[in-house]
Amino acid sequence: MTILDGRKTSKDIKDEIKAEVDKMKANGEKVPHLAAVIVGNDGASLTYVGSKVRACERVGFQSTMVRLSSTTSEIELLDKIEELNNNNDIDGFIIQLPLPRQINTQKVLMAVDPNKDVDGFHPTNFGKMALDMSTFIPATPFGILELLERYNVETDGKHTVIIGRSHIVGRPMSILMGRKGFPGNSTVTLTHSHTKNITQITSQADIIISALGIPNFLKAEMVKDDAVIIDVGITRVPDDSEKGYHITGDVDFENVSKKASFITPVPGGVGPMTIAMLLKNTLLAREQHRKLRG
Ligand SMILES: Nc1nc(=O)c2c([nH]1)NC[C@@H]1CN(c3ccc(C(=O)N[C@@H](CCC(=O)O)C(=O)O)cc3)C=[N+]21
Repeated sequence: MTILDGRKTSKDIKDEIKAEVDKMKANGEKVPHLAAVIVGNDGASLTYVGSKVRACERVGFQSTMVRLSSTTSEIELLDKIEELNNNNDIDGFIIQLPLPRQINTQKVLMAVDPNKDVDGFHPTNFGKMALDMSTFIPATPFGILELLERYNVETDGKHTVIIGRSHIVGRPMSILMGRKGFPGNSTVTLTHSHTKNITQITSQADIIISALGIPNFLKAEMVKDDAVIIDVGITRVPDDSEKGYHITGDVDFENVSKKASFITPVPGGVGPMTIAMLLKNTLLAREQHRKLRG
């Protein structure tokens, strides 16, 4: 059994990005600038955005965090997005999800300039991805592909079962694993809350990608020997530690890892990869922006 070490791999990627930024600096070029908009005070969201800002600093990017109150109206957020779209100093930005109830998420994501949409959530970029055109691939799916690639995990002709059809993980992952090339060429089954007899399906999977958010959902009995297990779940479980919680994935790691050929841990698996790939997309956005507008 091999652990797919997201912490180490994300560090390697960040080192590679830093080397690119150092070259830009040596040439007197502008460095990539990422902005993150966060609406409200959700603890997990603030933690993630904080990690993104710190990661920017580590690789030498410029970063801006835009904090808006939980009572922000849709119009106010759309105005802020317009400002970021028009700000020539910003190469890419993200709107941290989830948004408060008064705001229509789809409307907001449609307002982001596709050229600055480093999350890859705009319909134009999602469509390009589905049509195999070059674009920003959403960071979590991109991070999973990168892990499979760097560990040389065989995906060709394999049966990949995805649990969860969210717009940011399950749905894009189902498209990406079925694409031509490596990692890809998989036969994909997308399962969700209306799926019947899920154990029968997961038991046949060569690769399982679980993005559900239910701790310990995937048990050893649901997995065949030598399966590849990708755990995208991150649930905060309260405890009496100093932080007051620890995070748990969807997979019963202790038992499933005994059967798996490759497995991602939580924490230290897909999560850190998400951040590294956001930086990669921002580097790409900077390069495109430079060609377009200098
Ligand atoms: N517009 C937008 N883009 C996102 O990419 C986005 C989002 N909204 N909303 C929420 C999800 C979640 N997400 C994570 C990023 C890093 C970790 C991460 O670094 N996790 C660490 C542990 C972090 C902890 O201790 O809580 C780990 O798994 O080892 C987790 C989750 C990005 N998301």
